[in-house]
Amino acid sequence: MKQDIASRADIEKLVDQFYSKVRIDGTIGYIFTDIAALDFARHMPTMYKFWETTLLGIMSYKGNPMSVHIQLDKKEQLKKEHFDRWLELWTATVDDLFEGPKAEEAKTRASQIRYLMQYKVEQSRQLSSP
Ligand code: HEM
Repeated sequence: MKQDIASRADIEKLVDQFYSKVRIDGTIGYIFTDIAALDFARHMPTMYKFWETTLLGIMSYKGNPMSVHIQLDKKEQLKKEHFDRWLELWTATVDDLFEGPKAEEAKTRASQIRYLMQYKVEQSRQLSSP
């Protein structure tokens, strides 16, 4: 029986496993490793905080993911296929590790944020095009 997401340790496990897939992924990996050239040691704590804030209500994340991805889109256009793949990897990772109401919430929240993000990115692209 799988357990539900209940602690910071669970969040770290989830995010670590998700990123181990993302980094080597054929569709989106290069955006993290080459375009953003992320220092993962610095990025991971931000992601732990984001998900602990979103799922566990521990308000440790302070940031604006929408503006971060709007900026990223200016370096490399974020397409529907990128968002699809991101969500596919997230959903698969959640299902691999956890089961329960919080696990369901992790998937639905990600999907909601994804659509909002895609909308904001596209809107900003249109507004800034000549
Ligand atoms: C096309 C799909 C996506 C790609 C390629 C992508 C890529 C990235 C990259 C490269 C960064 C680091 C930016 C930087 O610090 O320079 C980042 C940050 C982040 N991403 Fe995404 N992302 C995607 C979708 C999502 C979605 C759907 C969510 C949420 C459900 C999300 C949540 C975050 C958060 C919270 C950060 C940290 C923002 C901050 O620094 O405060 N991303 N993403």
